[in-house]
Amino acid sequence: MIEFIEMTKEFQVGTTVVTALNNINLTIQKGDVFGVIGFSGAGKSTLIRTVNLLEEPTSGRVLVNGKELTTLSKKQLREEKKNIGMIFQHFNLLRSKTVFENVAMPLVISGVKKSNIEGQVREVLSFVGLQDKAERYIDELSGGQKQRVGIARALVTKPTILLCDEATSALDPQTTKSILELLKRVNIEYGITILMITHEMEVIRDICNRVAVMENGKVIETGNVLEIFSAPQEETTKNFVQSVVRDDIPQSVYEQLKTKDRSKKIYNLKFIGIDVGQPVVSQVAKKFDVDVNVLFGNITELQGIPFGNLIVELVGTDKEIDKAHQFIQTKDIQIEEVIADESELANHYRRSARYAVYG
Ligand SMILES: Nc1ncnc2c1ncn2[C@@H]1O[C@H](COP(=O)(O)OP(=O)(O)OP(=O)(O)O)[C@@H](O)[C@H]1O
Repeated sequence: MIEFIEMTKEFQVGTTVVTALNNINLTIQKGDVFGVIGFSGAGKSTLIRTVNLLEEPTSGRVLVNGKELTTLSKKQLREEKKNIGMIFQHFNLLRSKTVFENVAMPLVISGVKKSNIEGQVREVLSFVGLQDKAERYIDELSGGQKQRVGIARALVTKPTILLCDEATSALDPQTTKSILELLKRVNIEYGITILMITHEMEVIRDICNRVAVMENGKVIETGNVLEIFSAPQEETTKNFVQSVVRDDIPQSVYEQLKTKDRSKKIYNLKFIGIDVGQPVVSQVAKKFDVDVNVLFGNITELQGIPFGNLIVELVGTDKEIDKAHQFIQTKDIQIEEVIADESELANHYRRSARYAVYG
């Protein structure tokens, strides 16, 4: 468990003070895969580095498994730090040493007997799938393999907490996926609490159960990943969510609305964790005198739970469409009529422009 309590971190730069973290209150529970997301400069790196005292808080407290590291003696601190593994964006491995030697390093430094080192290193190398690469040098490995070495090195002291500093940012999407799967195994099989910082919402979507969004040194929103994805409150959070789950109304749907055909209504159906899509759509078509056309669908998965939206057009009399609308509501599906007023259109174009900027 990690607790940040009214924690502030300032840097003195010449004559000015930079407030990197401003009164952070956050709790990471044991067993969490907790993601911290924010744009560059939000304070993420500084935050994660206060956990193992790579940065010392200016005020407030950081408790790791109930202990405030700044109050410990050097010896106690060395012991506690074994509890906290860390992996980095650029791996931070020693190129002049082999995979085995890199992974063994934390044990060598803390004075573990040579005879005990061998077994522990082989065990973690096997866990990360590099048992056959022990004698290779770092430069002979791919980026994904290097990060596996980083993970093995972090695990070899049997920590209870793993800090991940943009651990997949230097990797291609396929390798990112395999490293995230490995981290999920670290969490489940070793029961290790993971705190990761990232600027990629895909990472949060794929493995985190909780998330905090940071901006200008503050946590602006935090919660369960499903909650945050389904009902983001802050503009920055909405932007991050939209970067992976686009639930805005496509241009083609707005074009349809311009026809102003009164026998048609367009609805946006939002699904969270229920039998997505087709069964409800076909039930509506069977039960009511309406035609249902699916105009657009975007369903993804969050922690194994279907999540996303479907835009449908209902064609029929007002009365039948109302009945269908009410029926859909009984299915716990969030349903909103899509109306093409001027502000919706303006919003739409603003959002499109924003996506263009984010690529
Ligand atoms: N050692 C330092 N000295 C002075 N200012 C610093 C130092 N480290 C961080 N900062 C400042 O603190 C703020 C937060 O930086 P931080 O690196 O924590 O953000 P970040 O969200 O991790 O960004 P990035 O993703 O670009 O690393 C920034 O304004 C940064 O310039």
